Amino acid sequence: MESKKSKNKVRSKVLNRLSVPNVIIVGGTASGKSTVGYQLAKVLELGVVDIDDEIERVAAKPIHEIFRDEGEVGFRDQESAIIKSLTPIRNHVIITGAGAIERDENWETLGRLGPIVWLATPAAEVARRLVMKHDELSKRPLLAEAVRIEDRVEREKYLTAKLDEMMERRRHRYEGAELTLSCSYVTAETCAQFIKSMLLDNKLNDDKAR
Ligand SMILES: Nc1ncnc2c1ncn2[C@@H]1O[C@H](COP(=O)(O)OP(=O)(O)OP(=O)(O)O)[C@@H](O)[C@H]1O
Ligand SMILES: O=C(O)C1=C[C@@H](O)[C@@H](O)[C@H](O)C1
Ligand SMILES: [Mg+2]
Repeated sequence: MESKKSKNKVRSKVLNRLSVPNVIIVGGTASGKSTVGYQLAKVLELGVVDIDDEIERVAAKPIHEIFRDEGEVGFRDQESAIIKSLTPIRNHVIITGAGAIERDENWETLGRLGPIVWLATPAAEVARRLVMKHDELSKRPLLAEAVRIEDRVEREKYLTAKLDEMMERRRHRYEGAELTLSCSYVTAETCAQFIKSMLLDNKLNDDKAR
């Protein structure tokens, strides 16, 4: 087991390598950003901000109710306001919602906060993970339609196609991340360890345009 002292050494080695001491997690809907982001914060001993959670906290209601009451534009406005408010933040893993990168202003703000890591989990893997999780589907307004499909195989097919379609709209943005990794068939803990190693091994792609 890693001692506290060696953990701190790893942490400061990572943070010294980053011009701004945060790590930003982006990626498609339900790709595991929150789960992996919390694990990453643990291994790097950083704080965590999950932007979706912040939106819910400030609005005092869940995301699906914000979509229902204020539409997607209302949700996106709240998302942009939260991202803007993060400007002074340091020493955090910042977990985004999948669509947070769609607005230029958000992408630019996030890019100034630290290196962006794209969790590029394949749509088929996400669909496999979610297909029987009704609660996970219902709380994501852009996937909630899937619960109406009773046949498991058909539902999984629908989810894969829907996730692929959303990815095609957003891919150009995710491709601007400094670090990309795909974590299929591994635990979130292992995935977080991969990210830590990639940060330590200087696997950041500095040529990416923001
Ligand atoms: N490595 C993994 N292996 C298996 N299941 C996982 C893994 N990572 C995440 N999951 C599961 O996938 C589902 C979605 O994960 P999570 O909420 O972290 O995704 P997200 O990218 O934050 O979603 P959103 O786009 O809605 O913010 C959860 O049920 C979670 O338990
Ligand atoms: O794919 C999306 O646009 C979304 C993903 C979630 O993280 C939430 O931000 C919300 O459900 C919208
Ligand atoms: Mg999330």
